[in-house]
Amino acid sequence: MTTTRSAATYATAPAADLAIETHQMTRTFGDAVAVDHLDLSIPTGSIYGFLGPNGCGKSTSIRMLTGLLSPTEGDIQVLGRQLPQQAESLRPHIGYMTQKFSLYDNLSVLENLNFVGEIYGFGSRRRRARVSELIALYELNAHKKQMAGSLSGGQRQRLALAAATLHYPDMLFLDEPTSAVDPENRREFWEHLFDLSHNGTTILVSTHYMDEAERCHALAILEHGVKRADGSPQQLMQTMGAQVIEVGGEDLRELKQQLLQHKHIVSAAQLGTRLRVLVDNDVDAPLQWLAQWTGQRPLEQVRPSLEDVFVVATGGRHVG
Ligand SMILES: Nc1ncnc2c1ncn2[C@@H]1O[C@H](COP(=O)(O)OP(=O)(O)OP(=O)(O)O)[C@@H](O)[C@H]1O
Repeated sequence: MTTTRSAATYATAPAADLAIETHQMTRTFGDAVAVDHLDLSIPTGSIYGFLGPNGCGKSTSIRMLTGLLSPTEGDIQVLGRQLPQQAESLRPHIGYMTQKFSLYDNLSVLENLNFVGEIYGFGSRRRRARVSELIALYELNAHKKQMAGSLSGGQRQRLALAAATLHYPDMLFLDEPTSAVDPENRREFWEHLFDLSHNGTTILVSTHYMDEAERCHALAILEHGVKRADGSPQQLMQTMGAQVIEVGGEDLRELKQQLLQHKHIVSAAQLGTRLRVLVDNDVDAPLQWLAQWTGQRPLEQVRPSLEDVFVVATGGRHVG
């Protein structure tokens, strides 16, 4: 199967405008390489995504970028600080929302936020004002006396975001922030992220959802700790090394197996009544070429999606 590396480059900002810059960032655990020589250049104020399957190194990368975990090799600069050496001075400037809900289930919304305010050394007046502001902003007013453990998934995410941003961090790390929320709450959550970005906060978000990755200004596709491609979603879709053809008709399961035998077919995946086929760029006229194998079936060349980019970048191994 053909593996094409789509390598749109994104690093156009001068170094001073980069919130994150890494060179060959690597982390091993014993013999296993979790993050493999990762180069990142993330402009200040942007929303940058790590897209990849479970175990591809997203959380390990974030832990190194927050200064919580030391790299085995490589250079890391976050907000102008060298990590892990200057992790202590970085801490007040970053917010971190981990995969697991990290607040106290048996404290109310109000108590949780007050507690976080105390940790950050807010005096009582300033704390009260900031907590009220966040409760209004994240629409938690009706729930402020409710125990965090009894909130819905969407409310918990909003509370976690309020807590992670209480101290006005310049940089926000979100590790799979919406894996427990429905699409509507995810959309609302992202509106809040765009507000934060608009106000200058740089956001790094890890996800395995394509729709979430598509909202990022730019993203890196990770596989086995390696960056397979990076760029804005548009750049990635335009420079993808394959062409997308949808095939209709009967017996698509059988057709899929036949098509996958051809070396120029990167992947074939069924979407309802159509088969979405990725043909590599070595084929000049993909419709005519594919028609040889598909006979009289309707064929249509369509625009690539981010999922197609992901499939091509990872050699088609994650979608069957
Ligand atoms: N403390 C550790 N000790 C040993 N191996 C680890 C450790 N932390 C992570 N790994 C391994 O490193 C690899 C990358 O893990 P990581 O958690 O960064 O992936 P991920 O992309 O965030 O996946 P997930 O979404 O499932 O958390 C995995 O193979 C994982 O088992």
